[in-house]
Formats: sequence, structure tokens, C-alpha cells
Amino acid sequence: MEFSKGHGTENDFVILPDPDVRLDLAPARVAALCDRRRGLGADGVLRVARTGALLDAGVLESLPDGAGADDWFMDYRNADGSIAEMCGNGVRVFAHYLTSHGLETRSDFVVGSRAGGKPVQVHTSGPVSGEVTVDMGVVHQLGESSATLDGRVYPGLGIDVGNPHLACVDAHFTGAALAALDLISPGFDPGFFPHGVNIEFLTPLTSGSVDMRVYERGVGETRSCGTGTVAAAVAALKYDGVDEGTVQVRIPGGAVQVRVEAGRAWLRGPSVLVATGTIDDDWWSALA
Ligand SMILES: N[C@@H](CCC[C@H](N)C(=O)O)C(=O)O
Repeated sequence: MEFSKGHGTENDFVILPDPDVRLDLAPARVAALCDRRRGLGADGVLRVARTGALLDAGVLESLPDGAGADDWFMDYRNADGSIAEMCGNGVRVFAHYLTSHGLETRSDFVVGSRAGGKPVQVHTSGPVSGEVTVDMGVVHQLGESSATLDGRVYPGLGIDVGNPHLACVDAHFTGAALAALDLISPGFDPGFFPHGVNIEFLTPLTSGSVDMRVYERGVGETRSCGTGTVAAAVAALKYDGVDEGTVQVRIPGGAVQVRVEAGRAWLRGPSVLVATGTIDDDWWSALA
């Protein structure tokens, strides 16, 4: 069973090409694969198949808005095996993988996700490094909520980028204060976020940039979260009293650019393909 490994600003993924949708991605299997001691290790899994093939196999129930049966679909799973609607870093890595492996010859195409079709523009696609912009679509502001961490309450803005986020801007944060945070299991209001939430902690905007850390639903702390950077950019702009602009979001794994305009967002950033290899069939089968 073939795999590739890649990351977008150090948010890392095992990529599983599965054109005929033969793989059973049971949560226990995904969790073992993503485990950094038992398996290959990753924040998530990206299954590569066409949308129509996933529909025929019963993995998807209906065509997502904005995606056709012939479009590639990023079937994303979190490291704990749960399914999430969308992954911004994942879409960049997915588009880079498709183009660098010759599965897609266009530089502008649509990647399907459970949050709808996401148009991508592949700026560069080498065997190792790529650069991709993702049209993340409409960003919905859900209102105010708060996170708790280490006995403190952090007010934040609920944001839906296809998946749920709580972006907490705090005037007391500097890059150094953020780096010193003990980011373990922040609390949130389950009434506000009944399906769980990804939580971002960030500085206010300074010269067009923010620093951010993230605790992801279904994973834990990651070194970057693409949808989280979009939520952070929207929250930082709102904190400054504006609703449009371009923000550089610095995360522990690097930096990305987010453009927010007319209620929509575009995410631009790097992708790195690290390895390809073979997963032992006996190991995989024994996990069922
Ligand atoms: N790392 C991703 C987001 C992955 C999904 C998230 N953990 C969730 O459960 O919603 C990104 O780059 O956006």
C-alpha cells in the first residue's frame, strides 16, 4: 500500500492514493497510522480519490457544493480517526501532491472537501516544494465565546471556515508570551460548539502580522492549522475594527498569508513533500 508524507508549515499528513476507494479508513487504523510511535506519525490523513469514486463507494452521501464527480476530493481524517469537514494546509499539500505526481496537469482546479469545492491555484510544484493558494470561500462569524486555559478566560470570536474555530486575540500576548503558553486541552463552551472546536490564541495585528498557536479538535496542539490561520486573520482584523485586509500569520511551523475580502478568504502558503513509501499490508490488515 503506497503512501506519501508531506506537510504545510509543519502540519503533517500521510497521503494515501486510493483511486478505487478500496481502503477501509476505520478510526482505529487512522489513529495507528498517525501515531508517532506505533505508526508513521502525522496530524492527519489525506485520502486521494475522485469525488465520484467516493460517492460510488458510499464514503460520501452526496456531491459537495462546488465540486463535480470528476474533481479530486481530499478525504481528510484527524489523527484520532475523526472526520473533519475541511483542512486548509491539507488542501495545499493535496494540490501539490496531485500536480507533482502528474495526476493533475492544470495549475487551477477544484479540490473537493466536505465543506465544498475549494478552487486552488498552484503557483509552483516541484518534487519537494510547492506554493499554493486556496480559495477558502465564505467565512461565517458565529459571535463571541471564550476559551479557558491554565485558569484564565480568553474571550474569542467563533468562526466557521467550513469547520469550527474559536480565535482568541489577547492584547497581552507577544510572540514570546504566546510561545510560553502551556497549551494543553483548552476549555470551551460545548453549547456554543456542539461538535467541538479548533482554538487559536493570537497576538493583535502588528505591521500586518500576527503570531498564533492552535489546539486542534481531534489532534491536539499542531504547528499550524490553515483554517485556523483564516479564523485568526478574520478575528485580528475585527479586533482592529476592520473586516478586510491581508494578514501574515506566523505559526510555530512557518508563516502563511491570508487575504480577507467581501466576507471570503484566500490562504496562500507552502507545501513540502517529504517521502513516498510502502505501508506493510500485514500491519494494516491486523489493525481491522
Ligand atoms: N489542520 C487543518 C484542520 C484540520 C481539521 C481540524 N482538526 C478539525 O477537526 O476541524 C487545517 O490546516 O485547516
